[in-house]
Amino acid sequence: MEIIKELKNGKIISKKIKGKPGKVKVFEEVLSDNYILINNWQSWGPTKVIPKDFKLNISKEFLEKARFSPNPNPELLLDYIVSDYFIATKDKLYGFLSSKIGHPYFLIKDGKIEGYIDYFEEEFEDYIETEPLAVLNGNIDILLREYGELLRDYNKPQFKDWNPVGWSSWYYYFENLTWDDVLKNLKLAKNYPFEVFQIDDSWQKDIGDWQPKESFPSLKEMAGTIRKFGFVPGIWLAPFSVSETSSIFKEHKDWLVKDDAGNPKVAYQNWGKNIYALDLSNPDVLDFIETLFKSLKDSGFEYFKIDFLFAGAIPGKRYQNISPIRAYRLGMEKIRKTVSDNFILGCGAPLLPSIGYVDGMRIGPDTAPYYDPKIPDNLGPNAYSALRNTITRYFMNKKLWLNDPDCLLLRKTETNLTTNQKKMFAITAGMLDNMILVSDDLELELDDFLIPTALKLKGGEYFVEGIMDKAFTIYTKNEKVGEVKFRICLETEKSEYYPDKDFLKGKK
Ligand SMILES: OC[C@@]12C[C@@H]1[C@H](O)[C@H](O)[C@@H](O)[C@H]2O
Repeated sequence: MEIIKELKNGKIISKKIKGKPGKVKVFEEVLSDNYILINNWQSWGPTKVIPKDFKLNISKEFLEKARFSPNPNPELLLDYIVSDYFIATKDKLYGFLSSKIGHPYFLIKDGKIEGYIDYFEEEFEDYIETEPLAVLNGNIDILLREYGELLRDYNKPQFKDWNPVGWSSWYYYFENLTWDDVLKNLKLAKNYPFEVFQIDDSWQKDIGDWQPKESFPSLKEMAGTIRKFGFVPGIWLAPFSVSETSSIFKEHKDWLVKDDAGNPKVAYQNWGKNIYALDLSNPDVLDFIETLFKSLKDSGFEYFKIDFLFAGAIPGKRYQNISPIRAYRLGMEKIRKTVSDNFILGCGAPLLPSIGYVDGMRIGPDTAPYYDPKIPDNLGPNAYSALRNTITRYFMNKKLWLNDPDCLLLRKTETNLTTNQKKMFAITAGMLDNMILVSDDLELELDDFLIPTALKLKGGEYFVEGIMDKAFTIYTKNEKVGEVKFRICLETEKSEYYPDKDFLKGKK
């Protein structure tokens, strides 16, 4: 039985289901255009325009390492164009409004757009309503903003209005960060308008063993030192991930998501290891998560970058027979409740299932000290694809969470980024009122004039025109700079930034 709610320019459809639905087909329509805007389920995946006959070129070898990072059903990527949560053409947008139990996605098949919701192995004794699907008609630039408003109004997320500015270690030091590097950058960070100082991946004993390695001081001393320098102490961890060499893996295989044979299931490969996933439907695991975040909070940390979150949502056998999405949300709810008054930045996160549990969200792949439009979109690092997602997912900002476009890399050495590429990134992130984090050795010479440039552009209204075109036009209006327009072509790296007195003219 279909439930339909009429909108002025479309409708919202859902239906009642029960039993063991598995993958439910909920929508089908002939694809009426040659170009589509597709979206990936998680932070690092692309939101981008492709021709309808685009070949994703996903190889079995890539999936062997990435596993569930690109999709909870990665095998689909070998045969279809897949778009998670929403898909669009220049005058239509099809967007699911939630992913609370099922995983909603679209396939392009035989010239049609087909909408599905995967409920995996979960069984429903009583009728449930399916994740609602909005079908909207109009100009895609306006429709994206409208879709963001529908997502906000349906999910009603609460998140902090603190829009952080700060420093993060990863994109210069990577896993080689030492405590001396931390102390050196803390002293230098006082010359910048940073509020948060975040230690990234490097400090921990192992993935799953969240105590400091020998060369780092205690958590209490780490956080206390950062606080002593006047910054909000931030820390990175991958709370749902367990490496094959960790003590958790040795002592608590019962805490892990299993395959059909009852063995721990590899969620992805990274750090040169197999990484497994915590079963968040298991009450003992939720107790572990609570204890972990309570100890980090009690040590003095107040900003948590929680990463590789997709691991918590991989399909597999769990303690309770619930969908991986429902299990994931149990884990996110636990973290949110444990550190409710602190800032949570989601990363490597399934987007719709995370709504309401994070304050900030990484909305693109890792940036990098290179910018290359020709590198294939395989969720890997690239300043080009990080900037592209910053624009194509702009509509989520301050509706679902604060968009984190990833860090500004401003060093003049040890980088292939040109000043123009850094400028495009900084101006775009500022105009779209995104989080602004810098990741450099602050002892190096930086194009740091771009920090005040980005901060001056923050805080206003904004709009992006030309989402389906080769060049984007970003409009911003705030008290500091008035009305400005930034026309940017990512492929040619041509951009024009000028005052524009027609700001919002003719815009809804
Ligand atoms: O491991 C730290 C690291 C690489 C992994 C992830 O790609 C995340 O998006 C980055 O910002 C880093 O935190």
